[in-house]
Amino acid sequence: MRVVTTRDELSCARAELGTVGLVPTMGYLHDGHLSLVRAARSANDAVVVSIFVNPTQFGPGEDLASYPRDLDRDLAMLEAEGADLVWTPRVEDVYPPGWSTHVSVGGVTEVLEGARRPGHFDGVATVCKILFGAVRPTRAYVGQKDAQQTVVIRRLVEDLALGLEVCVEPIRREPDGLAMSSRNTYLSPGERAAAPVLHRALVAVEETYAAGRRQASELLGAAHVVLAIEPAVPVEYVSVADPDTLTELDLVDPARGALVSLAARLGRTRLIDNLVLAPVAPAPRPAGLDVSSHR
Ligand SMILES: Nc1ncnc2c1ncn2[C@@H]1O[C@H](COP(=O)(O)OP(=O)(O)OP(=O)(O)O)[C@@H](O)[C@H]1O
Ligand SMILES: CC(C)(CO)[C@@H](O)C(=O)[O-]
Ligand code: BAL
Repeated sequence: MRVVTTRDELSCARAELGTVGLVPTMGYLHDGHLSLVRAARSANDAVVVSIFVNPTQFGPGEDLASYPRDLDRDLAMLEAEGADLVWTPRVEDVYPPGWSTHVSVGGVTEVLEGARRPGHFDGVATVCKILFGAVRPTRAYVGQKDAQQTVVIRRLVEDLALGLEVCVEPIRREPDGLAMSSRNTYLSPGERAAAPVLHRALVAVEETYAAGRRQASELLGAAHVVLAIEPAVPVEYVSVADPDTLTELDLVDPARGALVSLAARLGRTRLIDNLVLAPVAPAPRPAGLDVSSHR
């Protein structure tokens, strides 16, 4: 496994690789990140991982300075997973002196996380454009845990014809349901014990949907009943939205499904989680009712 810092070093190392699966990360790795590495390894000649705590996606007062970092541990985990190349740029390698180009994705960035973290997705889109340009991956692997981010990155890649495939991998969870996240390390023991209520609320929505309820108000009601059990977990929002446009829904169309997402703040820690209500294929018509055969 090679570890490089500058864009020139990256470019030389990349030239020796065939198809590349890129896993962009901010480090402090856990099994969610490693599941992306495994997915990338299964479909590409080589796996490239970037580790970069991107300053442009943090707002004022957010946790840029305290974001957890442990490069030695990360590199040992990536070596064990068989990553081929790790890019650990400094800020000036990503944003060289004189850098003044920003990428801004419209529409889907205006709601949910984008509405609560102004400028966040401009930072994500800008750094992804730079990472993709520098690594030239065949495929990029991102986690469903950051659901809106996956929509933004797909839009970026399509709109700017970046010529790579975006692969979205399922959320990896702790045994009690809490979505794995580098920021879980901020949680106090009491907060950690309360945090799985977020997943339980999402499961309650899924069960309500499976019971045939389609009104967003009923689905959201099911989540809030569960969330009320843990007043120590103040929820910022729970949303039932179209999975592609992220527009808030009144009624879920079973043919399209929905994204149910939420955010909560536990002390200093802001957590997000989500669950997809998968589209249901219409039931096949019984053969005797096939009108086309009576034409
Ligand atoms: N639990 C998870 N399951 C699957 N993928 C994940 C999980 N957590 C993070 N990822 C994905 O890993 C990639 C890198 O994410 P990042 O380094 O920000 O980790 P994180 O754990 O999400 O950290 P944060 O605490 O900042 O939310 C992203 O594509 C993200 O969606
Ligand atoms: C995609 C990403 C690496 C861009 O900094 C980051 O937002 C993340 O880790 O999810
Ligand atoms: N994975 C999310 C990155 C962020 O919260 O900035």
